[in-house]
Amino acid sequence: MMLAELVSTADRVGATSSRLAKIDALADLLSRADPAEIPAVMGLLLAAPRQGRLGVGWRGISALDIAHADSPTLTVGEVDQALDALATASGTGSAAARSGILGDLASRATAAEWDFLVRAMLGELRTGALSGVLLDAIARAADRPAAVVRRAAMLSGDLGETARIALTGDEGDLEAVGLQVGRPVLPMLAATAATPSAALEVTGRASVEYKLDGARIQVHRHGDEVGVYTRSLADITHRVPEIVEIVRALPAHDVILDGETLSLDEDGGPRPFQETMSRFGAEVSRELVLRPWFFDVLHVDGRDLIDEPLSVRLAELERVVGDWRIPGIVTDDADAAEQLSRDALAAGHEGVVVKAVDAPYAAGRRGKSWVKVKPVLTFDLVVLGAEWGSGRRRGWLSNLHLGARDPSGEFADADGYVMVGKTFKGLTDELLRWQTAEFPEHESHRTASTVFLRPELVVEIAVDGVQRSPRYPGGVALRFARVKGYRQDKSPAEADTIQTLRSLLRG
Ligand SMILES: Nc1ncnc2c1ncn2[C@@H]1O[C@H](COP(=O)(O)OP(=O)(O)OP(=O)(O)O)[C@@H](O)[C@H]1O
Repeated sequence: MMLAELVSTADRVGATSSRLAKIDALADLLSRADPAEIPAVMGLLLAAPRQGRLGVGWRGISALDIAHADSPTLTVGEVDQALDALATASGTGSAAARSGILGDLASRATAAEWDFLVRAMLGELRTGALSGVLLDAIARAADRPAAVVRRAAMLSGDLGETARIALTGDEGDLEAVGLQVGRPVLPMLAATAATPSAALEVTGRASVEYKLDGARIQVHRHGDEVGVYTRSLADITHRVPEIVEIVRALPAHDVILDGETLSLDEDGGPRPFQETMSRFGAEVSRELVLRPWFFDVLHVDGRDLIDEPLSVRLAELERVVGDWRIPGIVTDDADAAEQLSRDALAAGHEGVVVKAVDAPYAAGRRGKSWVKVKPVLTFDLVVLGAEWGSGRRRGWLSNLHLGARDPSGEFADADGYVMVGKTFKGLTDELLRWQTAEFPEHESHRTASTVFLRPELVVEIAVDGVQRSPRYPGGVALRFARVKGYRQDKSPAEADTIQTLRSLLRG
């Protein structure tokens, strides 16, 4: 397939706000692709699989001064190969190899194709909204029920592979996509409630568990082989040898576990989230010992458990992980749930998660079966810009412009971001230094006072609440916002939405 065909479809999808028109255009594109090209087509549309591994930054791209081709000749397959070569270039001479590959692509692409490729390479395509639309497009092109396609995508964690199976596989192949030890699945997510009692009203009888403020981990074990994955399915096995050792000692040959990891201080209290995350970053800043707390089990020794009710999974969890289980109780009593929440907070944890005991494990879904309750409200927002500081902060990028996601396109264009406030509170010198060095890599344009960023960085903000505000386009602003830290485990597509913020407005 020609790249130009894909680019013009992507343009049409970007230009319409009609979900149906998007699905039509994408389904049409997928049905025209050669079976062997489908993963490459999906990879380009989603831009996600290689994102962050390309080693391409805005500076490298804007430094290229190359005349583009007048007419399209590039195929999707050629571009896919070039991006693979970029992702795998490493070691001495890799910078030169990279700019060679980029220069070659830039000269063979037309201006419109290059514009698309740059956005794909920098991860600017709005993949969050697109993946839902693409699921429906795959279902349409393959003439299969959307629910079957969605299940296969969640369990394989791979939309490109799901598209290939749906469009080229035999009858029953999609249904046969199941859990596989060693292949991470998208984690189940939680809705929010104001109090444990309100959460219990939603779930009915529930497992009420401590909510630890660490990092989500999914652990796969097959004999001595152990894999540890983050919330976004990145493989962090080699960074957490102490967790691998613990899992190897568990009484199960094959197992998939879901949990949280965190490190504790000398008194047994939790260390801040940012310290836990420092174990996963490019530079390991400090040697902290992590430990896991498991709260779910998806598979044990040949038996898939995701469709079993939580009560069955918890019994298996108890048997397999013993003391590595997260503290919690099963109850339908509001007082008992409130007491557990007080205990969790007293021990320095974030709150509780209340989980319906009769619910299956809904991979990749934020449903009502899991409900989190945190007394300190926090939102994960996207940094849209930063103002230069004054006084002691002179020379540093400081006051952040914060945006919530708008998947419905009610206040921004579809899956754009709506500004909800600004803050410089909570920024440590270390964060100021980091921002000032990092932000230019994400810059879209600047004025004398402000550097505006492409929506690529997610920051966690604590607030005292939200209030109505005519100043901001979403009609809502943050109250007393302060920075907790950057959420490097989250992509902008996972940021909180303007609809969530508005739902918290009183009256
Ligand atoms: N007992 C628990 N059960 C489930 N998740 C837990 C538990 N303890 C801590 N967590 C963490 O809380 C998160 C649940 O909230 P949610 O699904 O909304 O994810 P999130 O968007 O990362 O939320 P948050 O920023 O509040 O942690 C999980 O992703 C997990 O990392």
